[in-house]
Amino acid sequence: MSESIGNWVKRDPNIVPETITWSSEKRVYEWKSSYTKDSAPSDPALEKELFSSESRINSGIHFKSYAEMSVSVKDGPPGLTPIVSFDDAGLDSVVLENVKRMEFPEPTPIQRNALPILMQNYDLMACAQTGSGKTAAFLVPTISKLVSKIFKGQLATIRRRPGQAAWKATPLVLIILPTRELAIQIFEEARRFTYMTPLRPVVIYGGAESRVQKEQIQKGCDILVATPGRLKDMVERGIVSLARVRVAILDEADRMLDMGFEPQIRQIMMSSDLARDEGRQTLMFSATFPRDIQTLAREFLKEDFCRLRVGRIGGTTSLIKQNIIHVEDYEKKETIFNTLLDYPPSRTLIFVETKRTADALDDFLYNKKFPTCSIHGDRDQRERELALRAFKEGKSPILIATAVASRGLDIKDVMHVINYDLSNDIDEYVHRIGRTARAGNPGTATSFYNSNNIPLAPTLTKLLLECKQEVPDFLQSYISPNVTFETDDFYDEEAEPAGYGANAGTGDDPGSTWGNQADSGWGSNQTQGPANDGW
Ligand SMILES: Nc1ncnc2c1ncn2[C@@H]1O[C@H](COP(=O)(O)OP(=O)(O)OP(=O)(O)O)[C@@H](O)[C@H]1O
Repeated sequence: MSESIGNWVKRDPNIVPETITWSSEKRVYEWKSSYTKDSAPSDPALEKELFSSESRINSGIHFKSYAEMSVSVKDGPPGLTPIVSFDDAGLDSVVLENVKRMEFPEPTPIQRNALPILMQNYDLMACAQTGSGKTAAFLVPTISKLVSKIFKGQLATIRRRPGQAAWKATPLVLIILPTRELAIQIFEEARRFTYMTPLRPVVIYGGAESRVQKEQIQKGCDILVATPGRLKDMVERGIVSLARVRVAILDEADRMLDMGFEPQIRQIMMSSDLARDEGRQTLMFSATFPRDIQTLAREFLKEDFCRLRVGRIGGTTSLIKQNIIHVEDYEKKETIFNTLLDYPPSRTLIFVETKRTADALDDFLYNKKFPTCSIHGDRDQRERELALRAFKEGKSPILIATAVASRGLDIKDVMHVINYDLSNDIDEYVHRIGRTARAGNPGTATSFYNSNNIPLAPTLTKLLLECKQEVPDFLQSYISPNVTFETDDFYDEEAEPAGYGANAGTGDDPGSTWGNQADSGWGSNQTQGPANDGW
């Protein structure tokens, strides 16, 4: 009997090694105090690991289409001129060199506009489509500004002296994210842009050994990438002080501030420990921004914060071919089996609603000889890291996931996203399908729709029309005769309340995943904060 099915190749059996190197232990450029900007040596092995084209997404054939998106900037610097090339952005030459190593052909619209805004120290709330380069939009200017100051002797990085007992790390940049996987990914990106600079990035997240993360922090921590629970823990244990933070960044800010995380974020952002002088910059980025969350977010920003929007808030990219097919629950297994065989084997991400379904579907497909693995919040962190690595490395090119993987993950060559269970939250749908078609590459999203998804039908139909996608027969009745594709802007207090999509993701919707709490990274030793709902 064949070990594989269709054209799929059998799963690599070596996905579970004896020991695991935590992602937080990955090597960063080690700057020595004797180095200067001109004398710092390169590290060829690290450079290869960080910048080789296998390790990152190459921009795709549709990259130029980003330029067609409408851009709106409110309350930004007077006379703002978007950059045309990274060379115009006034970046420190070492950071610019790292951008060049990434082989970005040109800045994306969010980068064109965010770079000059952030170089001028504005607080910012920014929204742009999935996969359009928001991470570099906040990391590059932030790292460049600090590196320039350090090279000019205007700012110091503080390190623990050998044998020094009472020492707290004092990061200059704090980046908070809703999930462990996302924190690891942003750390990876920070490793790239800080290459050959004195800034040392560190990542901390729940589920992995605190001791290992503490050791990394104690080697020096200038950029701290963290999930909220582990951050609070490290601050409370006196390992980290936020007193020197110059730039605080909330990525996936809407998720961070939704019902599950608001208290923790409020506690961190409002804590007396966090530097609150006028010099601190606060940035929020996401592809979606429900209006009630925008209102909340304002509390953390300076009064004159800038709003930057590319395309419609909550919109998606037309680079994704969206198929919606009618599948009753009892037909789903047969349909997924056939769907996987209908497409050429390629990296495929399958979203399900519950951990139970994730396990059951993984067993079903694995027994049918498909090369699957799965990730959800009941898996321990070791299993989660191994599953994601096996998927990224192609050892297990079909990954079954709960919403823990819906946001932000940037994985090369994900050609197909399948919503085995559709979420009834349009923002969640946008984030999930956004795992494909990144950086101008094409991709397909197939969603199994049935009567359980009626609450999603109106917004989904409108999204399909907006992206010029085929509307299936069973959704035709949801096409409004007066449909308009208004560009939803950031909420303006004086403007009309709630329009299209305004309620998306508020948790009001009974089927919404927003009522759940994402995997905060609250370690198992946490006694405070949201119970991990098991994402
Ligand atoms: N200017 C650029 N040119 C080419 N590729 C780019 C550019 N900027 C970023 N990228 C690449 O595009 C991919 C997507 O970027 P990123 O992960 O920042 O997207 P995002 O907007 O944060 O998406 P999401 O909302 O899903 O988190 C990354 O692999 C990144 O390296």
